[in-house]
Amino acid sequence: MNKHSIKVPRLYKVSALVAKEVSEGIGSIKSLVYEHKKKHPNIKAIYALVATLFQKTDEIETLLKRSQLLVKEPKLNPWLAKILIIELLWGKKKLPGQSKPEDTIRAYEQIFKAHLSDDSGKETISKDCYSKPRYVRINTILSSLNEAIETFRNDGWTLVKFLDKTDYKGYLERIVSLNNDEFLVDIHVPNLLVFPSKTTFYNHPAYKNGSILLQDKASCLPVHILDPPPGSTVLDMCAAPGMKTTHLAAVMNNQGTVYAIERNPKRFETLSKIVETSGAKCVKTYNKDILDCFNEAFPGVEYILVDPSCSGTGMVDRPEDNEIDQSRLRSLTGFQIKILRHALTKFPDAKKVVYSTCSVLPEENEDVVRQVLETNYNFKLVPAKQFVGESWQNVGSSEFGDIGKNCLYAKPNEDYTNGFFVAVFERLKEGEENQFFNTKIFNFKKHVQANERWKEKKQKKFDDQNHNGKLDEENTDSLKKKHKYTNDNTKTDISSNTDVKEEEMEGITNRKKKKKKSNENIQETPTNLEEEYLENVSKRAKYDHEDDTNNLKGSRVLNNEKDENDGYVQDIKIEDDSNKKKSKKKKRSKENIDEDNHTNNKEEFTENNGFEESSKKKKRKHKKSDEVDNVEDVKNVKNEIKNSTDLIKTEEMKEKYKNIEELIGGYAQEIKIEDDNNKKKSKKKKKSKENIDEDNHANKSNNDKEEFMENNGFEESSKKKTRKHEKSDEVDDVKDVKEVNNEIKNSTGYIKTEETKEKRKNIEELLESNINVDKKSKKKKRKVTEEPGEEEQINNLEKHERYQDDPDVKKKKKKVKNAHLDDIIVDQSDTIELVCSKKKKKKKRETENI
Ligand SMILES: C[S@@+](CC[C@H](N)C(=O)[O-])C[C@H]1O[C@@H](n2cnc3c(N)ncnc32)[C@H](O)[C@@H]1O
Repeated sequence: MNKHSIKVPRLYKVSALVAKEVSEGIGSIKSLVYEHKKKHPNIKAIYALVATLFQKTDEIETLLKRSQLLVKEPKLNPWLAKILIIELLWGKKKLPGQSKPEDTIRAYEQIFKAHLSDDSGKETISKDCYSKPRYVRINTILSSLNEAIETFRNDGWTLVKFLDKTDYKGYLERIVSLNNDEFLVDIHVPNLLVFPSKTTFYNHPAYKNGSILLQDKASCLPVHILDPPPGSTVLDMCAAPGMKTTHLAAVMNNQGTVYAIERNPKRFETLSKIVETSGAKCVKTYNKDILDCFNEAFPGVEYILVDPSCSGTGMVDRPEDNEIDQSRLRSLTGFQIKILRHALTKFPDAKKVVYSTCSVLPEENEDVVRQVLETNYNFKLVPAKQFVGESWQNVGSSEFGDIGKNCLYAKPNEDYTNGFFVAVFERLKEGEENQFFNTKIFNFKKHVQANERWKEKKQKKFDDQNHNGKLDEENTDSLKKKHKYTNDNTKTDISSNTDVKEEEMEGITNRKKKKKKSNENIQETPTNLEEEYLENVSKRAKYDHEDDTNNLKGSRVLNNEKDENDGYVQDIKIEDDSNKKKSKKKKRSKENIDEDNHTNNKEEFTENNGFEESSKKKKRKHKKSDEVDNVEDVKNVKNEIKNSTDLIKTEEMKEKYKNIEELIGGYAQEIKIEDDNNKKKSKKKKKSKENIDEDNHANKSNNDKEEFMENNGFEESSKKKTRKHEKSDEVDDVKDVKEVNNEIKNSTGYIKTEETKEKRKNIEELLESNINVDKKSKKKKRKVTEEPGEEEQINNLEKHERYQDDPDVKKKKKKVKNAHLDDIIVDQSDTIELVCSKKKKKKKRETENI
């Protein structure tokens, strides 16, 4: 059984809740134990656990601090952790359960015991849990490093000189051994001083006048790494409270422009104050949502800092009950991906972008970088280490391969800073490429996009119809359902997850309103497509997550240890899962055709796209035109792929086709093939006419054969010159069959009515009678056949798919497949014409005779 599915015993959960409420002053242990009696009846055991916890508060706090349990295990609920430690170290049961939190706490047993038996007392701080030093950044706009050092010396501090920038280890040791009156200059970040921990400067005049800022070293890394030169144009996407904004201004010598954007009005006030105090004149602050900011209003941006809201799990002093649940994490990562994509796609002059978080969770870091890089063809990830020196130790997780290697981490226990993450992107120069770009996902995006456009059109149509009062009661009801679905669908957008903070929610709602308003006017640019893709992927992630949580098990989740309910949904998983689902549906759809030809394929398709099934049959007429539009979209996607320069006409291409076909449930494919055949036929008709003029004595059978072969991609043979038979009959015959085909094509679904069923049956009969003729003609054909190109072969195989349900064709296909690939090249539509032509001629002759 999956460990992650084993639940923490309720006894511990309720005890943790009671302890938390006691700590918040909600009530006494006794009253709260009784209040929560319904949740767990064993009040005696709960009381004992909570009471022991409060008796042992000092020990527990020391253990947590020394073991760094909550830093290393950021997902652990702090109160539950404390209760479990109590049970493990002082309880009778000794924590026998198998749930993940219990496993985690048990894994620390020896560490806890070692710390408890440590005689050196609470004041001793081992290197393992060394408190981070006090970092002071000199605001070089108002002061200078030398001035600041002089000031501190005058205050009685002693400067320790540590000059070897390559000796990071020696530097860290020196920090640990700083005396209470010593300070030194940091070896990585210029103008940063390091003081012993617990030093306070809040009342220092230099702090009050803005000459120094109390900023953690890790938080200085992003700007140090972005390093915009004086005079440049910089965008600080998430600016408040403004530590990095003012750092930017300082690094730029207060020359150039820093656009500092902050959405939250209160935080914007703080930002404005800090910027003002710092004397950063080159900063322009905006109380805006960054996702509403584009190149037009912020032209010439060359450097971008993306420092979005995050879980804060890297903050050493974070509040202990700052628990990150999965839905919050999902909404954060959704937002982080969106904002990073915005930076990389909306500012054409941007040449360097730094993404940073104070989170230690790979979901918010390496995985965000991965997802963004997979669909970006303008930027590459560059090794962040080069900007801080090779002696820097901590990089991203090896689980993410080269992405991990190129990213940078600061870690509390090793770098004596807050936990922090930095990734650096640079615009691709000519001939360079983003090695993490993933064509499969990029192409998948196009499908999602077509799908979304179709849904939007449907929604618009519904709105229009509703607005015009055209709907009768019945339709209104069923469409209401759909409408409801679409609204729910919007709700499930990752960015609008219920757990998004209020201020984030506000921004999202405003954006959505605006987006809805301007939706119809928006021209589709590549960047819009990118954004759309992100939204669509998010939606799909959510559909899949909600529809079929169990499927997560089979997904390619990078962190294998993750709980399936973690909701850590990957793009690729979405693709896999939806493929699986679609092919299942496709299969079902085919079965349904056999069972009941009135079952509408379109319905299946609609269902596949998330619309409710009920009462659709009544409204088929409303759907038909949309459906055709959608088919057009999918056709376009396929054509785009076909025409794209990276088209590889081999297995990869087949794979692409397969993916899309599976995704669309094979529906659009049918129409596309028919369409292709029609194109061919009109070509053929044209050629036939030309030939009639050329040579009225050409031989018909030879001509048919040649025509057929030409249309199937064979080289024009010299036999064309010796054509002898008459063409006019053939033209008529072709026309007849074409009409039948066209009628089928024009019928708004595939085999939807008895009529079309009948037509198909006729064609099948014709096909059947053709098989014998075909066998003969094939023998002849083989003699003059040249092996077709791979693309042609695939095309022809595709054509075959159209008749895959026909038993005779199946039989035939199997037979010829085994023989030789040449044999597969049989275009059924052409052979139908051949048979029609013969039959008609025969009939004509008979009539004449009569
Ligand atoms: C991690 S903090 C930034 C810290 C800041 N860079 C600094 O160093 O002082 C993230 C900030 O982004 C803001 N924010 C979140 N979403 C935003 C959006 N869509 N547009 C602009 N600001 C946003 C939050 O209100 C928050 O103040």
